[in-house]
Amino acid sequence: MGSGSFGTVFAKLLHDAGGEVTLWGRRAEVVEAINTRHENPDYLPGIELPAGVRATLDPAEALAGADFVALAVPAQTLRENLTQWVPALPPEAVLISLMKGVELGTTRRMSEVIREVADVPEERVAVFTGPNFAREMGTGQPCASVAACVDEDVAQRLQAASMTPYFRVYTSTDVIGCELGGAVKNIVALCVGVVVGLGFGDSTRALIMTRGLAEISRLGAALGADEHTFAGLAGMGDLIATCSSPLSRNRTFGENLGRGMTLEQVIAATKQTAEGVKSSEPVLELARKHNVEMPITEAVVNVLYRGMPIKDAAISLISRSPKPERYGV
Ligand SMILES: NC(=O)C1=CN([C@@H]2O[C@H](COP(=O)(O)OP(=O)(O)OC[C@H]3O[C@@H](n4cnc5c(N)ncnc54)[C@H](O)[C@@H]3O)[C@@H](O)[C@H]2O)C=CC1
Ligand SMILES: O=C(CO)COP(=O)(O)O
Repeated sequence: MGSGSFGTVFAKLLHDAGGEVTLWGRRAEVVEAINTRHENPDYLPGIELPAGVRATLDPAEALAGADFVALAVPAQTLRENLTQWVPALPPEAVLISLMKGVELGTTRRMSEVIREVADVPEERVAVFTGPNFAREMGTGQPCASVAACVDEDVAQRLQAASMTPYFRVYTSTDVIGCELGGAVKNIVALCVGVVVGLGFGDSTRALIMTRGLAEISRLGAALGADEHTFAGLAGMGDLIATCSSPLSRNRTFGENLGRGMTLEQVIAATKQTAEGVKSSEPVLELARKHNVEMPITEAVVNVLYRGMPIKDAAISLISRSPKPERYGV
């Protein structure tokens, strides 16, 4: 459900893994291009989609008879979209979140929004997350991800439905950790982008990534995640990919800010979803609720929403009081 970059490539993955897939899209020209040209020219130009991946504008048609319903709309529109789709959801379907965001206003993770809106038990909600750039997956590059569900059997079913010769899937029952890894690395990538845009090198980048992982782990521990998750694909793996790649929309967003563009200019230049921008405030709110310090997230929020000059935010980070490295973890 959602035919942007990731929804489209996930449909291809499920098809390549042997599934029968119908993709819902909201724009007629995208649906038409997928069905006739086997390409999504707006989001994945140049990537050939299998003829078996069919797209439709009708959510009920896409949902009819589905064993798995994968949700790939922007995190902040999920509640509104899913509310409309609930009457057409097959009663036994597993709902999969592909989204890496936290809801503004409620601080809910995507799986929490799904459970609340669709009124389903946690055994029917899974998360699929890892270092997976749509364009790289779309060209069949070797990648891996994590299929997480509190019910190990459901995680294994999703694993079986998404493994291909080029794509490996691991299971996990740590839904909270997997979701936090995916959502918070976007905020760290915004900060890394700023650092790159300012012209700093790999030492500074490694500093932000490593301390970013420390704050993801602190929040995870407070929310009941398994800290081992953050050393895996959904944690460190995705953090490395997103903070290193020019393909990342979040890193690119930060880089444009670091180069001196105004926030309005960067927003206007960003054509795809950079989840960290809107998720930074609810993540910080979540951290405050649980007495967790997240200085990088706080610096990002200060720059994006509180008018703090980048230079002041950088000084606030580097001049924090001296601490042991393991502080708070
Ligand atoms: N692109 C990637 O490489 C990856 C993306 N993700 C996650 O997947 C989720 C979706 O992102 P992408 O597909 O990359 O974004 P995208 O920007 O490429 O596509 C977003 C899609 O949502 C649609 N959309 C926008 N507003 C909408 C609304 N109000 N109602 C319904 N549909 C709406 C757009 O038309 C588009 O089809 C995000 O949470 C992202 O973090 C996860 C892994 C990798
Ligand atoms: O989640 C991603 C890679 O795993 C994609 O990152 P961006 O949303 O920053 O492009």
